[in-house]
Amino acid sequence: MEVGIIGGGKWGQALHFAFSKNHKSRLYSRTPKHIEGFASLEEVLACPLLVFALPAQVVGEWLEANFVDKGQSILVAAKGIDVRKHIFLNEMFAKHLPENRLAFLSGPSFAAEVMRALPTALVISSHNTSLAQTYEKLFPSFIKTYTNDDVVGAEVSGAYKNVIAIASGICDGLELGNNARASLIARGLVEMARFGVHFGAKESSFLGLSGAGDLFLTASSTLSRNYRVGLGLAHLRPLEQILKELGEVAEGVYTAKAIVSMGTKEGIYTPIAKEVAHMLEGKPPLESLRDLLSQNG
Ligand SMILES: NC(=O)c1ccc[n+]([C@@H]2O[C@H](COP(=O)([O-])OP(=O)(O)OC[C@H]3O[C@@H](n4cnc5c(N)ncnc54)[C@H](O)[C@@H]3O)[C@@H](O)[C@H]2O)c1
Ligand SMILES: O=P(O)(O)OC[C@H](O)CO
Repeated sequence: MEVGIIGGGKWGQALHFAFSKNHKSRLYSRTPKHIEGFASLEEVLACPLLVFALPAQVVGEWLEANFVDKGQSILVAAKGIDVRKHIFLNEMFAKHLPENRLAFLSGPSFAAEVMRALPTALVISSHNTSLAQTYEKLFPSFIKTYTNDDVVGAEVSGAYKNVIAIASGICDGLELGNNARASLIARGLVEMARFGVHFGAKESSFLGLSGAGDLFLTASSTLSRNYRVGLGLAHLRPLEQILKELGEVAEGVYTAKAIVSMGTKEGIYTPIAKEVAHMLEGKPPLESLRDLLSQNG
């Protein structure tokens, strides 16, 4: 099979590496990469199976400027909620192609470990089961895939876990201990599920790879860009400097604000996301911690 990947960042390159094991994979990036299979945007868009691996916050503008519907299907590999429009990625893509040509990738997956062909398990969610199964065939044997139809559950899991990961990095940066981090992650899972179920997600999705799996991974490792943002905030470093040194996207920085806006509008209790958004705007972490611990949710 032939696949075209849009986005040559860490995740696009990792998926390109994985797909190239058994299939013809082409990768497009706005900054040319000297890797086998690098192709023009036109060549990539000519592939019937596409994978979108750009940051969530550029989805809208990128699709408007570049996407031409020629009957392709898209596997969305980005994780985030648009901070300007406060809508899910499936809603952004649905403006350009029908839901039966859309699938969403989620689960615990550091690009760096995929590049080392380490065992990984992922979820492909789509309202079109046949499409999900088609995308499954692209993955090599070191990546175990599961499919389901809970698109919202996959999206909310992948997006929200980044926000909890920032909180976890703050917790560890403040040296609050393992008890505190475990409690934070557990309550973060409850908060993610509450938010997702409100928008139609299946609660069970949050107990699986998309939710708990990706949350445990991201909230407990310095391989996570979002976790590292939290460490920096705990040490009172300016967010601009943290992101500059990171040099890669940390989706939770933007998704936190989107969640708080959506939660406020819908009346959903999102205490951790709320405090993360406050800390991203400069609220002292210890003050946030005090407010979080005094909440009676
Ligand atoms: N890195 C991982 O381990 C990993 C794993 C799973 C999912 N993801 C998700 O994949 C998405 C991409 O993450 P990443 O790790 O590849 O990020 P990255 O920071 O490594 O790369 C982002 C890429 O997007 C490009 N880009 C940014 N703005 C653009 C624009 N307006 N137009 C065109 N290109 C633009 C950058 O040049 C860069 O190549 C994110 O949503 C992330 O959450 C990442
Ligand atoms: O580095 P992060 O925090 O964006 O996490 C990467 C992946 O989403 C982990 O599943």
